[in-house]
Amino acid sequence: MEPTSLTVPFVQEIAKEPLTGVPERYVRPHHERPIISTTTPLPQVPVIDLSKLLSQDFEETELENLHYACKEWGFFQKKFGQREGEGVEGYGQAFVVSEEQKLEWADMFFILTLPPYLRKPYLFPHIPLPFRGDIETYSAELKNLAIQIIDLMAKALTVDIKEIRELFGEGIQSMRMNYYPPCPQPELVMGLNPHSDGGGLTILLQANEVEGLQIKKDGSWVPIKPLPNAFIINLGDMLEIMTNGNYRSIEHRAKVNTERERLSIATFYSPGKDVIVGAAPSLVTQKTPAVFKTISAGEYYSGYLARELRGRSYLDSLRIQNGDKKSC
Ligand SMILES: O=C(O)CCC(=O)C(=O)O
Ligand SMILES: [Fe+2]
Repeated sequence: MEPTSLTVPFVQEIAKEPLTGVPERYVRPHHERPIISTTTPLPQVPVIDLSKLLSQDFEETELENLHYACKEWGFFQKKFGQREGEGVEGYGQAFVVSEEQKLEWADMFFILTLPPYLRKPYLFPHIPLPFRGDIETYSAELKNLAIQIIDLMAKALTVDIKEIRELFGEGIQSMRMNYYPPCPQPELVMGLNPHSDGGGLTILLQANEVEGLQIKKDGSWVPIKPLPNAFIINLGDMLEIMTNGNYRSIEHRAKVNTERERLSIATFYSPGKDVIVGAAPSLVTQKTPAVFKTISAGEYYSGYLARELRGRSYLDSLRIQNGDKKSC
């Protein structure tokens, strides 16, 4: 498929213009709290307006309310914002675990896409068209692509494809759309802190082709230039566990710049929450003992999200010391 055939009106729309005159109470805590520890005050991150977009998809009866609500950031918060007790899904920020934490110079819209019965009823069905349809098509295509890539990895390790497929179970897919506004002092902030993805395979689209992604290679940060019509494939922690450390999950981060906003869309394909994840049985031998403890995928995701992003430290906490054949 052609990655550029993806239309991202939603993300582009939200990125376009800051909302002016937003009542103080609707400015998300992210913007109220200090983002960096510096004595130089920085302007706020622009607040993003989704109101125009939302008005496309509403019944006439709702329009009156909408007319009023749309003027205010609070409407979007209510409709798509992350909700207490509902995890990271929705619009907001991931990995905010304490008031003191240094926050990232980015907003995101995170949504579980497949299987459909796991979608949040207050979220997915309300995404305006045509964007909702685009997500449907895109997520189906990307699930197929992810499975093909994972099958090829299994083949490369001479592991029966079925072994790895079983470890994914039904497989869940989620998407994270990242919006990084320009920052007047980019050297003082981080768009996304260094981390490895917690799931299986990530297919990343650098949506507006602005540079910012960096990966850690041999101890140094290497920029990954966006290429037109190209995806970036990142391996997540789950695949490192399943392949018994033969494939490493990659540490990466996102930088921001002064001039241009940046948009990226990460699509994660991961084992379902109930799956017990461990190394594919045929990769564990006397000579190659298990490198990681087994863990339920659900438990791993909860632990992963409950921490600030910090390199590959969460995966490392599962390492079996004696079996550590590939120490970092
Ligand atoms: O914005 C990027 O290029 C990276 C995004 C990312 O690493 C993520 O969403 O997990
Ligand atoms: Fe990532």
